[in-house]
Amino acid sequence: MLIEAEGVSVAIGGRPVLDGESVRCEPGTMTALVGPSGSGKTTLLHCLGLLLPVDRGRILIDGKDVTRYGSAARRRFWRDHAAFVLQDYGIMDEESVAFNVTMQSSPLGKRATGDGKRLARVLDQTGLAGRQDEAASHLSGGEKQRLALARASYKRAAVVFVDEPTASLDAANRRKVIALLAEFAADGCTVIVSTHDAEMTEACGSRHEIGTDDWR
Ligand SMILES: Nc1ncnc2c1ncn2[C@@H]1O[C@H](COP(=O)(O)OP(=O)(O)OP(=O)(O)O)[C@@H](O)[C@H]1O
Repeated sequence: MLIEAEGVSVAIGGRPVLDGESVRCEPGTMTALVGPSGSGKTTLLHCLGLLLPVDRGRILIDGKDVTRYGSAARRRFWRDHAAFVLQDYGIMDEESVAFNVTMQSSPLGKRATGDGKRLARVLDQTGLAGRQDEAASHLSGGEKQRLALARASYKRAAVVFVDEPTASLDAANRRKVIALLAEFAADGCTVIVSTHDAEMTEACGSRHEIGTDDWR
């Protein structure tokens, strides 16, 4: 899925945060949103994921203007096409690891029955093999982040939105996360990453610096 922002401006609490940002995120590519702390990387990521409305400009999905999508259409996009690995990871602590991985891939209102083989594969990919029956509350911060990545992988989402995936990880885990996101992109996924990390940025095929027209 091609995800684009065109001249997007956003003010929060009356203060301009984004001013005319344009970025094009291609399928099969990792796009890094980069810039100093507070520059608006997370805000732009949220706008591209239809989590935050824009004041000016447009958001396009496969060339279609979705800027004014209502809540039902946005929910459909999130359910059918998107996965999010955001700062709070969206983990349900009291549920098991397996439930957290499969929950967004089951029909609304139904408990996941799941595909055991695929579950085992994504847990293995994210270093959580054998832990499917543990409560998610037992996991560390870094493990919860990997759980959120396992969920995105299990869902085989067309677009994955990732906020600071390598912050607070050690070098070995940072490399694993980068490799996993690269694998998503190699499978044709549109991977959009807000990041400070030079290694993460280096791995991205495309890079957009907030506050400039610089993207390649
Ligand atoms: N809910 C909010 N209420 C008030 N201000 C906000 C809110 N969300 C973001 N901001 C402000 O918008 C600006 C951009 O924030 P954002 O989180 O997008 O930056 P960032 O580039 O992702 O920063 P960091 O690298 O530190 O995570 C900041 O100045 C922040 O204080």
